[in-house]
Amino acid sequence: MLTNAAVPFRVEKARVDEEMIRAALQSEDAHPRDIADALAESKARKVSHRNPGNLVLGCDQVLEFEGRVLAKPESLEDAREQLTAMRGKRHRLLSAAVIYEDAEPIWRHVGVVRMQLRSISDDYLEDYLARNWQSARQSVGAYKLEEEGVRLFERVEGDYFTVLGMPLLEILSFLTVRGDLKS
Ligand SMILES: Nc1nc2c(ncn2[C@@H]2O[C@H](COP(=O)(O)OP(=O)(O)OP(=O)(O)O)[C@@H](O)[C@H]2O)c(=O)[nH]1
Repeated sequence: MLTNAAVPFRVEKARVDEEMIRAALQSEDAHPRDIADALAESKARKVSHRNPGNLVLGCDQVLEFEGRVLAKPESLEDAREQLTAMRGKRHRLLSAAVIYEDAEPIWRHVGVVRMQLRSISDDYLEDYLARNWQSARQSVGAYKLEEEGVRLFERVEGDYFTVLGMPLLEILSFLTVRGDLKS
């Protein structure tokens, strides 16, 4: 997404224990928004300590369905189960972004999108997974909106980029206002 926007960046793995952070927050009944924000912040903070003088962007996305935060389906069977449970209903994608500079948080945003799944048939679901599992397995909802996953939806209320994984427009606005990006 940043490459397509001609924004120069390099990727550095944060290597934080996301499962531990997520489990700890879920045990305290944290709100999905706070879970996404905490995960994004943990990555940005860790990488920022190693990169003084740089802006560090940490991101994370969670899927909320009927009050639960779902993790990425591990197998095609998990994806079938998850999409079967969610069809005909609404779920939310929450994409958090946190920017650090010199080990201090200087900006944060959580984008929220409401997704209304069609009541897809078992037949179509099987066809969809057979065609798309290898790609869709990278996504928390087992779909990619920019691919065939769009056919699963009746309505998408919110920002396209937030579905893809980060609140890109808000990130670009912040960097532009600060003068890091020309406009
Ligand atoms: N391309 C695309 N990616 C999507 C879509 N929906 C969700 N995702 C991706 O699904 C991922 C959310 O799953 P996560 O469990 O956070 O996995 P991850 O981001 O691969 O890795 P970590 O967050 O570092 O664990 C995000 O990276 C999103 O970019 C979509 O419609 N299109």
